[in-house]
Amino acid sequence: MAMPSSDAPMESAMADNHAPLLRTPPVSRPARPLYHPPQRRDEYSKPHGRNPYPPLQSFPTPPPPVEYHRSFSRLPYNPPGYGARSRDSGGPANYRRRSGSCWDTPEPNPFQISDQFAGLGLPDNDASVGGDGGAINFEAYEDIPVQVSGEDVPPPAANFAEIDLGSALNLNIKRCKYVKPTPVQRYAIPILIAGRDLMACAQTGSGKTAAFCLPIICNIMRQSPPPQQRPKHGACSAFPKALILSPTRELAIQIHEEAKKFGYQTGIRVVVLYGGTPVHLQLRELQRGVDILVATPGRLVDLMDRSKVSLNEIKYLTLDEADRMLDMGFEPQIRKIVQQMDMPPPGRRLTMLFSATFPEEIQRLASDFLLNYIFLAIGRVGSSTDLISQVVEFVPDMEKRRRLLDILHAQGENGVHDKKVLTLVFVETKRSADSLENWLRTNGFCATSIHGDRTQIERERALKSFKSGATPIMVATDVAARGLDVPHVAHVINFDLPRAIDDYVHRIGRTGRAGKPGLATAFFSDGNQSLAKQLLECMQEANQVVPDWLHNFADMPSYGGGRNNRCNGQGRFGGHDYRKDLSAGNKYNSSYGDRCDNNSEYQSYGANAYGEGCNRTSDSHEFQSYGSNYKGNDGAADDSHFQRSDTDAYGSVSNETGGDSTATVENNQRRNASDEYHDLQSWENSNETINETGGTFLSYEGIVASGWD
Ligand SMILES: Nc1ncnc2c1ncn2[C@@H]1O[C@H](COP(=O)(O)OP(=O)(O)OP(=O)(O)O)[C@@H](O)[C@H]1O
Repeated sequence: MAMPSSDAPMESAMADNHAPLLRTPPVSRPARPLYHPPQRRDEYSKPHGRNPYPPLQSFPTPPPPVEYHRSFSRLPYNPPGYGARSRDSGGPANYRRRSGSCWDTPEPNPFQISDQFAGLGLPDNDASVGGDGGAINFEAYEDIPVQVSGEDVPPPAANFAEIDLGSALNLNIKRCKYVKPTPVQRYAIPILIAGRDLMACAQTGSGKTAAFCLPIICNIMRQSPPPQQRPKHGACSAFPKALILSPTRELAIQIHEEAKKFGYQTGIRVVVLYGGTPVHLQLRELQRGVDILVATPGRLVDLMDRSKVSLNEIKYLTLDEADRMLDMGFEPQIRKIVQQMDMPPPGRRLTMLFSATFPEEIQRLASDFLLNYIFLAIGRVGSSTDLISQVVEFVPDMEKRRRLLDILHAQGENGVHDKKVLTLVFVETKRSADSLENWLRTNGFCATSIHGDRTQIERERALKSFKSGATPIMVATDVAARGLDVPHVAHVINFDLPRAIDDYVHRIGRTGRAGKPGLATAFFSDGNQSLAKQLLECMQEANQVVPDWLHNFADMPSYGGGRNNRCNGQGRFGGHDYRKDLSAGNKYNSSYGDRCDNNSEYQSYGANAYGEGCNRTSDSHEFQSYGSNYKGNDGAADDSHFQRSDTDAYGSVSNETGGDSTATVENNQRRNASDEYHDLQSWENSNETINETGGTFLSYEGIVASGWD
């Protein structure tokens, strides 16, 4: 007879001790949540019909309603529209589901403004110095000319209610304190909601971001149920519905912030990708699901090459600052993203291009991406807004610093209208930016700088410090010229003028935003003669006082044109619909305009802006002659003229994760030339600049530092 082992009683005793535990069904780890595209989320939300939970009195005390967990246990976040419904019925709309059964942190409220203007003493509603206060001076837009062309153009909306964006979006619009749509929003949103491709040109600071974000979010929320079978995606982990491309990291961050506001509590997830930051953090965000992807081209191409992002499900494509995105250097990257990967072709996606400037040549390139599009021009295209007082002073290069000090001292203590102001100073090179920042600090001014040689953390810190008013002077290269919306910038100083007038328009557009007044001062020196005519026209168009000496410069024989001379005979800076020239019958004319008959308005553009002797032929000739036979007065090679002013920004197509580097050589050639040509500070700076690139192509690190990835 087998004796029980001596261990047996012990086992039995242990079993007894743990009996209650063993009888409890094992708690299985919740399944990892799957990401479902927005159009499928209805399948998960429908059975519930409504949110069964009572209103929450206060956040953040998340109730743990078991049913709610189960309902959405397969979703990484609330489905689009769910947030709105749950709020309507009082549910926990600002909580998102993450994996398993845990409550995610509440969806951060993007309306909580972190940057306080503590140091400025500016009342929020002080329009006189550029305070936003949420109120926009719409009178400033009343007489604005509008040009719309294309077939069957949907009519503009008078107000947001007319557009019917849905309750969630309307609430967010209210939270943004937008009372009325701006002109570009009135026209663009109905066009995009109607599913038409759009090329839109509207003045700086006129609300283009909302003009593309709102319809994208609205359309995603309205999307009809998908086909039964999802396509096979291989190893890709993210399948955004919408892609918004931006030329700079800071602009991408800003668009991301704005899109999050518009999409708050709609369940739409917005993710941003840009270079200069660890890629794994961005990958983690992607894995949590993405509906709208905001990206700079370099980082996006890198992640696409690594199969981390698929564009297969893109339904909405936006190029913000589209002329820049399709400009020299960027075009190959954009073509790769839009045409050579897995993005659906035009017709199966909605494409929208936005900028304040749209040269005709760029329009031609852009039309490859569009199908039967509508062209929209708000304001005198490519011109600055009349809200910006433009002052141009003749200041020899060696005098610039002294003059800058005079201006800063004058506005220093009392600011403008007895208020301190934010001042943005543009220079041409990164070295100049560093050097001027240091010099300002030495002279007792609180200044920071932003340019492509600073690390991304430094750049973001500088911008934040500037926005908050802690550092009220920021010296910048053209990396800050486009798109950045800092409401309290009251003064833009072009310490170095750019070589292209459209860059000037974008730079001064950092002030005078959203209907508020602003001041732009430019230091004009002998080296800027080639810009004189365009600058004069730009100022005249905006009803500015033009000094006599600028007329004299403008009348001087030209250096042979260049990319700053974009007169095309059909409207300044190529901002008219170039298809009109191709169509003798004017079939693209639409029949309405805002306070203007479309045709007559269009004609009046000609009266105001067509340069004498400047016709389409000469324009295309000019365009082709960029970089040809030009010698600046410093003897720089003709490439220097070809080069854009934002030298720190070119060569941006690669990034630290080993992304694509197409076009860098070409860009670097331009960059070197530009650095050499465009050092306006002093011998000291000139030497620094030349040393910077050593007369050879940029290093990989230089490209990484560029900031255009
Ligand atoms: N309907 C509106 N009512 C009030 N403010 C608005 C409205 N639309 C936009 N704004 C505000 O106007 C400012 C400028 O908007 P935004 O940055 O979109 O301009 P933009 O046209 O893209 O400028 P840029 O050409 O410089 O990129 C922002 O602060 C934005 O919040």
